[in-house]
Amino acid sequence: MNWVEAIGYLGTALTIAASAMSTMIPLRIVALLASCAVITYGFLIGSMPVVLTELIQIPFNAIRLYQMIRLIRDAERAATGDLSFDWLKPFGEARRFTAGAVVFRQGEPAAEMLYVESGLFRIPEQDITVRPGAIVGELGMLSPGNLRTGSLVCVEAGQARCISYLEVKQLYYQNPEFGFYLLKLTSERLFQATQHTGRRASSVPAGSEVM
Ligand SMILES: Nc1ncnc2c1ncn2[C@@H]1O[C@@H]2COP(=O)(O)O[C@H]2[C@H]1O
Repeated sequence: MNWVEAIGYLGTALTIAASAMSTMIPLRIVALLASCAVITYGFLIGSMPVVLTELIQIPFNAIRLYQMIRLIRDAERAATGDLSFDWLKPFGEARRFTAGAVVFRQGEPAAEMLYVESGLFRIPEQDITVRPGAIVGELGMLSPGNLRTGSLVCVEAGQARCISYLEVKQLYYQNPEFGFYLLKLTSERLFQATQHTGRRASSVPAGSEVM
């Protein structure tokens, strides 16, 4: 085997390794290295179809790699900061709601979470006002039977970005770091809910039944 063939085999090995990987960032990096090796091989053997195929793939892999790195960086910032979910903006679809609209009801099947971009919403059961920048509807992804743990009502007309649980799960599985931070943020929300229930129970006079 001469050194030109060695470069070709290196490209093959890296391409196979990238196909076998499941985590997005190492996959994209190895795919980029594979493209470099195969392009070099293509030039050395004078095969333009080989060079072109890899040249076209490089921008796709580079853009996806950049998106994933940015997502994780922003997710880390969100988890250590003020529960801001701004980094979810590129995902899902924007939907407008008018004042008085019931977005979803407690006990309904849940399939998406919402990132509030404008307007004002309320969760009547928790007596919580949901403002722009907040995320709501993520607990339905984890609740038994995927049912809503509360209702969401639009108080002032606004817009929310609706992100399907399928999309959230894809991000979760593709990025262990993203999954960890989603878990952390959801836990914080659940702890808040537990504290709220605790406060309500302690404010009920002894002998009363807590619903
Ligand atoms: N303590 C809380 N603080 C903020 N939001 C909450 C709280 N409890 C429930 N929610 C939200 O209310 C939503 C009702 O629908 P989900 O169960 O899908 O997801 C729930 C949470 O997003």
